[in-house]
Amino acid sequence: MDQQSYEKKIVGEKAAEYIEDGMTVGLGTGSTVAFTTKKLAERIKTEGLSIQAVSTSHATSELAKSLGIPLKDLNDVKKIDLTIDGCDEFDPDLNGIKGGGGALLFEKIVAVSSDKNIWVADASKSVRRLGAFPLPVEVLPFGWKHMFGAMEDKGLQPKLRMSGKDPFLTDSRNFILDCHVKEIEDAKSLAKWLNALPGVVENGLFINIADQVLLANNDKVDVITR
Ligand SMILES: O=C[C@H](O)[C@H](O)[C@H](O)COP(=O)(O)O
Repeated sequence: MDQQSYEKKIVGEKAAEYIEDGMTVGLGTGSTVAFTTKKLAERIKTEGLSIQAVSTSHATSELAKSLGIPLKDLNDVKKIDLTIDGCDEFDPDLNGIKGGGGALLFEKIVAVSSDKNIWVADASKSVRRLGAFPLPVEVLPFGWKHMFGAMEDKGLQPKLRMSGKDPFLTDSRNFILDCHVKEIEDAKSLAKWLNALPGVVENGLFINIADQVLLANNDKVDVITR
């Protein structure tokens, strides 16, 4: 296992310790939180932990189901006690970019419905300023070239995400425009500007959402709290 995969494993597994009996848990998407999901399944089996989970993507639902984790529809739970998710970048204020795997829309809906959000991050995710990781923006396929044009005019250097020869499709069958901004100066106003464009469904800037980040630091896990 390479260093980055090892870091994903230790932070992912550590996060499963934060889940308590009786909780409704939001399960994020990606390779890091997959370790949390697997560890959670192990805890359910060995400790008899009783929880219910809400998933943020088709991929996570499939993984959770295969491991026997009880899943609920978001509409059937009043609130989520704790959501654990990965991130693509986070800054010193614990704001971040998400959506590298295309799951940003459901992830954001689940995150804002949660009492607490913990992100699990390998060392590469910690940045001084957001933007080196291309910012994913989920858009409707209808008229996407016009949204693309508006983003281009704003200097965001969008690129249509592809999956082979076809546009990548999100779980909601939308497209993703990845914006190569490099350094985002004002994340809050950029997020606002993007979401005000008709046809933009959601952007991957997660501002004031994470309460804690579990960050891999060699063999240790640092806990950073907002
Ligand atoms: O859409 C994907 C999510 O936002 C992921 O949580 C994010 O891309 C991090 O993924 P990973 O844990 O695989 O690095």
